[in-house]
Amino acid sequence: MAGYYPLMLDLKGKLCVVIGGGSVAERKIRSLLDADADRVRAISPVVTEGIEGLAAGGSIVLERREYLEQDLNNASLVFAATDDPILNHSLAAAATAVGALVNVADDSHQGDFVTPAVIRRGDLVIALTTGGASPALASLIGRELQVRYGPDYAGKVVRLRELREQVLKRLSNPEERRAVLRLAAEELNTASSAEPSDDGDEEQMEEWIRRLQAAADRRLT
Ligand SMILES: C[C@@]1(CC(=O)O)c2cc3[nH]c(cc4nc(cc5[nH]c(cc(n2)[C@H]1CCC(=O)O)[C@@](C)(CC(=O)O)[C@@H]5CCC(=O)O)C(CC(=O)O)=C4CCC(=O)O)c(CCC(=O)O)c3CC(=O)O
Ligand SMILES: NC(=O)C1=CN([C@@H]2O[C@H](COP(=O)(O)OP(=O)(O)OC[C@H]3O[C@@H](n4cnc5c(N)ncnc54)[C@H](O)[C@@H]3O)[C@@H](O)[C@H]2O)C=CC1
Repeated sequence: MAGYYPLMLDLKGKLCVVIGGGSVAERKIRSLLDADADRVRAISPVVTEGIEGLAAGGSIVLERREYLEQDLNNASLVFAATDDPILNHSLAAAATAVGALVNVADDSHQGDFVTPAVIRRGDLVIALTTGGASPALASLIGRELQVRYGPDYAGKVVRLRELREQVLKRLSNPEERRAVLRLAAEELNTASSAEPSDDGDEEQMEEWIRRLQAAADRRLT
């Protein structure tokens, strides 16, 4: 067991190399693309139809052959996802030697990181792990969170971002700012939130800020 440090990586411009082409490799590739990774390279003599499609569509670069040592040059992230445990093991060492972080599909202890179950709602990203204790439980809890935090959360987060930009510009008292932003988050986090529905409608935004300020003043006094 490792005490994993969770973080959210921006993968734009970073080379991600996936060795292997089975269903596990495909899942890792799809999760990279979901995160807008724009330099994904897969290496495997045999690949799933899904991986083939992603390569044909230009989303990834596919090398249909066995792994070669130079494949890891310049990589930031490496995924060892072959069905050959000895190769996966040596990939962990090779990745470390070139300064890349590595995920080892068949033995997480050999790698630097594990991949979490992920729920995406626009800018809201929820990632969770059991640290390898039970991938099935991670998946199950992920499904529960998908129900609790439905697709409407993408829009809610957009509105909160717009509100926050305005509030940071206009309210100079940090205590009031924090109270307003917390109240707005509380409001939108309820199922039947009455947030402004019309994106970019200035009057509605004004009205919302006024209402939040009044509620914040009541809370602060
Ligand atoms: C350690 C880790 C390393 C890593 O891959 O980073 C790892 C390792 C292994 N998984 C195995 C099996 C399964 N993996 C899944 C599913 C997922 N596995 C994922 C992550 C991880 N899997 C990392 C930590 C996970 C954590 O604990 O939090 C998820 C969350 C994310 C993703 O991969 O995208 C994704 C769910 C995505 C979603 O649904 O949202 C299912 C469920 C299913 O298929 O229905 C099963 C079958 C049921 C079961 O075994 O529980 C095996 C045994 C293989 C064998 O039997 O030989 C190993 C190898 C080992 O244990 O050493
Ligand atoms: N981490 C996870 O979530 C899970 C991990 N696993 C483990 O992950 C591994 C892979 O599982 P699957 O994708 O189901 O296997 P698979 O048998 O479907 O695919 C293996 C892939 O490895 C490729 N490969 C083999 N030798 C290679 C080489 N020298 N160079 C490049 N590619 C090579 C093959 O071409 C094939 O595409 C297994 O060891 C399995 O135990 C299994 C389930 C879940």
